[in-house]
Amino acid sequence: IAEDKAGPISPMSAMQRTTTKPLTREQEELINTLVYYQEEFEQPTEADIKKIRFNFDGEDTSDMRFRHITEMTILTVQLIVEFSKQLPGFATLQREDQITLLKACSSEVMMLRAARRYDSKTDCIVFGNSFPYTQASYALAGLGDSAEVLFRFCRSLCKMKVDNAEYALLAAIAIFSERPNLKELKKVEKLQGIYLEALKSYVENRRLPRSHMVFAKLLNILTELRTLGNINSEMCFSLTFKNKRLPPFLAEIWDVSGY
Ligand SMILES: Cc1nc(-c2ccccc2Cl)n(NC(=O)c2ccc3c(c2C)OCCO3)c1C(C)C
Repeated sequence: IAEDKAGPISPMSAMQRTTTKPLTREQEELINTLVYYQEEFEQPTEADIKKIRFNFDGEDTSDMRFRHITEMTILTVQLIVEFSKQLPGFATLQREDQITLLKACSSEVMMLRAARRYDSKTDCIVFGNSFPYTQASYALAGLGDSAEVLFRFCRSLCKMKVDNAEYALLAAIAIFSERPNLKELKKVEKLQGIYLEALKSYVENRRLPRSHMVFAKLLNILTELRTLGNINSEMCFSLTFKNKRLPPFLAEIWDVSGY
């Protein structure tokens, strides 16, 4: 049967016709700024790492491992705070809300950073080019079962080939998230929306041929981060019973009472 010129409008052809909106100039600049500061505050300085460099060649106790992790985490959380302060929009928030956001997001962004530092060849997390952490060495520090969850998270992000821009945008979206007791919730949500839009445009313009549901999978990471952050809080709380004390800086930022 001779089809008319236009031919049938099949759903597929309609789908293919949806053009991808290019990144706007503002979105490109926003992403470049985030990637710049992500690099800027990626690693602690050599001097800082030297201060906590432990020679485990002596006896390698669980407490020494635990202390190394806490020291490295303090340095990394401080870098997360510096990164957050440079995020466009962060300075427009009241000081009180800035603190609320930093306290709540720090453990979540820590997990993202661990995933970024994960090396699939050696199955290790290498924070600050210092001690590579295997699941086993995490267990040695007394973080056993949560280490399994962390390494599973790292491997899944590694498989998704999350790139620098996506890491930086995910961190910004996690930072500008709705949290309890925010004074200017609407303002934070509006900022988050800008970063979400930028991530959506970036993902749609990045992978050709478009791999399936990438934006949805990246949003799913944000949900996972909430869960991981909550397990971290539970872990902090349980440490008090295992007479493993958190340094005051972490006890304060993660609201572990009785520090
Ligand atoms: C000092 C310190 N530093 C960390 C940490 C270390 C590496 C990445 C992220 C975090 Cl938050 N943690 N948290 C974990 O190591 C931790 C806690 C719970 C988790 C988890 C990690 C990495 O991983 C996912 C499941 O739940 C701690 C304390 C609280 C021990």
